[in-house]
Amino acid sequence: MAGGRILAPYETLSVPGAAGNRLGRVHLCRCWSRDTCRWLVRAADASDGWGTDRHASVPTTDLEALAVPELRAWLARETRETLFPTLARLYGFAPAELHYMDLFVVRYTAERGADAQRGLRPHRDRSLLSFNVALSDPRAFDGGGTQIDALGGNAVRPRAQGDLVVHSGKLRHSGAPVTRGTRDLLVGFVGVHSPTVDLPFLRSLYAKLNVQGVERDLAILRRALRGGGGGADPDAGSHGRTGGAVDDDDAAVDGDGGGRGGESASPQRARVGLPPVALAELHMSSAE
Ligand SMILES: O=C(O)CCC(=O)C(=O)O
Ligand SMILES: [Fe+2]
Repeated sequence: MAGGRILAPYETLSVPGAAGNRLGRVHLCRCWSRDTCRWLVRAADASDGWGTDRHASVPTTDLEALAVPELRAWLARETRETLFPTLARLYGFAPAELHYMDLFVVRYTAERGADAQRGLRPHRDRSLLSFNVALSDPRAFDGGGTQIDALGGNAVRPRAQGDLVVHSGKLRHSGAPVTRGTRDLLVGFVGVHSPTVDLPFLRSLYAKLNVQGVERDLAILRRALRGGGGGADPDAGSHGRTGGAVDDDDAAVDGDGGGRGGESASPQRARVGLPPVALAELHMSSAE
């Protein structure tokens, strides 16, 4: 399909110690207009699909984005033409090697309420790559941002509404608490099926457990890429293929619900199904 656009980052942060490993880079890009974000939030607000039970181990107040009829075709096209080509370029994969493990709208708010959530505790996502698009104007809230342990310091906060933040989901991170207002995000968990990725390792418990420590992050990033500078890590090697977790195959996109890959070694499966049609669409490459 014609008309694809690959976004160029306006800022790139590198995890100290990740050396040449591209998974250690966190990128911020301009992505969508303010009007587009407002439209997305309006459509999400009008949906009755909001819940708190889609991610068992690290729950968020969220909504499965592809289940909203008005959003589905548009998101599929943006994914095919912009998001996947951009992620693929930034991390050295082909767009066709990427697939969604989940795509959802999250709402953090400083207000009190039954389902209100101010932030998200530290975790690793199930996905090798994760992104979020800021659907709220940064002036509409205080606090917030994506706090990545290995970067230290402040949370990553994009400049403007509609900006995209991309990082490896295997870097332990949290959603910094919102102290005023509301912060809406579109979050994507993106799996990668590539000969250059060590999927059995990524499915192992070693790569999934919510253990704190930048060394663990670095070891996971090294082992995640075949020949990516990690082959000689004895610690990762001793754990790498033992967890098995064969039943947690991220290839089965319609069956990998449950947590973000936190402490739960047996996420509740098949609760977050993406419709097969959408998957077929999203697997399509832009025929470069
Ligand atoms: O709040 C953020 O910026 C991060 C969200 C996140 O990590 C997640 O939804 O898994
Ligand atoms: Fe996350």
